[in-house]
Amino acid sequence: MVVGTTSHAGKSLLTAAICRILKRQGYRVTPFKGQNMALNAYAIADGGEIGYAQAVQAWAAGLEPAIAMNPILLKPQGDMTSQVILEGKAVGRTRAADYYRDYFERGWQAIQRSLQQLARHYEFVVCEGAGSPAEINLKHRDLTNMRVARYLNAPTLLVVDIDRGGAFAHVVGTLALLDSDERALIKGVVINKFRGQRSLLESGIQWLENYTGVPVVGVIPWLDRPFPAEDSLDLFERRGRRRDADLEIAVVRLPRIANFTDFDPLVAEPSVSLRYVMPGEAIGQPDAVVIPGSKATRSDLETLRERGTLAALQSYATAGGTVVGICGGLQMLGRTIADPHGFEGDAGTSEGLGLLPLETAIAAEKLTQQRTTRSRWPLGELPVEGYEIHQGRTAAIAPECMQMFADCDLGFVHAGRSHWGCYLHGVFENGAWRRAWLNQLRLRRNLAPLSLEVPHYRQQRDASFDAIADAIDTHLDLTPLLPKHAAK
Ligand SMILES: NC(=O)CC[C@H](N)C(=O)O
Repeated sequence: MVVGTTSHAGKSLLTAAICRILKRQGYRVTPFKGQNMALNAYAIADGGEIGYAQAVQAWAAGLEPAIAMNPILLKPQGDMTSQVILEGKAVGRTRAADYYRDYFERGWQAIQRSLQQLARHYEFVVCEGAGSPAEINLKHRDLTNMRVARYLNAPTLLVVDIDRGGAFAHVVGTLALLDSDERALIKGVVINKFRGQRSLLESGIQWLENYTGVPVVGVIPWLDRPFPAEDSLDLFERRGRRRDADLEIAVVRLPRIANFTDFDPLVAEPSVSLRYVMPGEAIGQPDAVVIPGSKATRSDLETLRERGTLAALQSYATAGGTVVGICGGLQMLGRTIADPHGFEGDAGTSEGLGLLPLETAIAAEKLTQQRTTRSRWPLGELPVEGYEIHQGRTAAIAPECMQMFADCDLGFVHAGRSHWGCYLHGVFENGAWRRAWLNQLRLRRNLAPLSLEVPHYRQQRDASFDAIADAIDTHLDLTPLLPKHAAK
């Protein structure tokens, strides 16, 4: 089990790295997180959704993501409510105040079921906690941290982010607030995001080990490599812009942005500089603006309207700019979004940007599925895969709207203009297709086209797991956690 003194201590990354390290040692290993709160989600092969961070960890473990790896996902929708995804399916909306009453027991049952299922197939289950295990006011309703560690009698790592300062106090304080049987499960402390001089840390480590009796099993240096983040707080931590890039792509930072991991393959393109634009912030003159997915499309659309971003996008498009939408962003590009029953927020209809002649209606049933298709645009017959997570159903209402893919209604492009939008999350992962679109933007700037001979982004991601595991392995001693026979 990996718990952290705070959110963003680096639990997700460490869990993924441990999965890859154990996999490389030849073990059958799976990730697990009982309950995740995030708007980044992944639709698994059999349908149904889990947190994206667990999908990433599954890939690190060399596995296909599965529901049992994250049986509860809470997706905050704004207005103090979250959509509850239980064992892959959206089962309702809840307020924080009612969650404990309505879902705690069901959730705990699902967690136990999932753990039993995973234990049958894997030698190691690497569990990730959530937030801090020492939130004393919330502990009785905490489904994710020490309740799981206790249930499994799991040796546990406590991770602390030293970059923010106060690391020693965080570790000592967290241990002090755990019950004694919980404390006994903490077998090691990992100091993460260390940028300083190691020799200056030594006396602190000595003190901490003497004072707490828990060994410091790792000091992980600050890693610059981008890694799919769990929630949108990480967006603010991403590194600065590439000054020497050929193309600039702006992404609208929606209040309820969903699946910003969609943009990782663009960030990984050396010739692209990607930046986020806050609602109300000037758009500038990028080569394209992308409106990402949204957990609350109409409410985010209204925020963009109020802050002047819709008007700014209209002017940008009128001046010849390219506006792109993914999922919720696609819905916003259309003329109207109707939610007469209030499935996603207040009942009503909103007027969209009108850059594509589309109408969207929000349905009761949520679609969560993977798709494989072929492109019709910007080049024909390129392989395209991705996944859908949405309740909206979108239809073209004018002939100038063309289908982007062989599978109809997955994506639309304006004939004669450059705007497009699609329901496929992960669309930029398709190497040749991504390059074909970037080449269109390059053509407008008289830049030479890029080669289409690039692999699917999953290969880059896989290489980054190895690099991360290499970087962490040398700084982490898992021996105190592993059963004696397993220490290699
Ligand atoms: N992933 C998304 O962007 C979802 C869009 C919208 N909230 C829907 O459910 O249809």
